[in-house]
Formats: sequence, structure tokens, C-alpha cells
Amino acid sequence: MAIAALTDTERNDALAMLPAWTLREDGLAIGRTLRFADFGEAFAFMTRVAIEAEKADHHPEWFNVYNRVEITLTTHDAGGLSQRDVTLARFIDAVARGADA
Ligand SMILES: C[C@H](O)[C@H](O)[C@H]1CNC2=NC(N)=NC(=O)C2=N1
Repeated sequence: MAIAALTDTERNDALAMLPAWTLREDGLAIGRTLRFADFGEAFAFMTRVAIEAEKADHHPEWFNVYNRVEITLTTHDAGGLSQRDVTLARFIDAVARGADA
């Protein structure tokens, strides 16, 4: 399904609302690393995000080791960042609440 990539202005405005996220050097993805109390907390978080990702048909790239979850958001169908990444990032921020690594 085709979806438009954000313009530079849209991307910068979105990032201003997502201070926990880092723009990847190529500008095509954003990332955030989270650290939880233990694996159970990390996996509970991942489960909540997975359910939301399925609902939205928009899925994170992520890597988990024990209590750490590294997340990359990009839209393959847009070849870069789209509004779907911004929406998922905001959901993740709400679920993660201060679990920054
Ligand atoms: C067929 C299916 O709708 C697409 O492949 C969806 C699934 N999840 C997706 N997730 C992400 N991150 N980017 C996409 O472009 C994407 N496309």
C-alpha cells in the first residue's frame, strides 16, 4: 500500500514532538532504545506494541536482549518516514513512559 513520505518540514515538526527519538543518519528512520526492569517487563511492552502494530498494519523493526529493546521505525512502503511512524512512536512513548536506556 502506497503512503507518502513526510516532507522535511513535516518530519522536523514531528521530531520536535518526539524528543526521545533519534533521527537515523540517512534521515529515513527514527530510533529509540528502552530499558525495563527485566525481560518480563520488556516483553509485556513488546506485546502491547505488537497488538497495536497489527491493528495499524505498521510494524516496528526491533531488537531485544533481556530488558533492553532497541526500536527502529520506518515505512518501507514510503521509502522513509511517514505519518504512521509518528503515530506508532507516540503510542510507544505512551506505553513506555520513561523507560529510556
Ligand atoms: C502488506 C502490508 O500491509 C505491508 O507490508 C505493511 C506491513 N507493515 C509495515 N510496516 C512498516 N514499518 N512499513 C511498511 O511499509 C509496512 N507495510
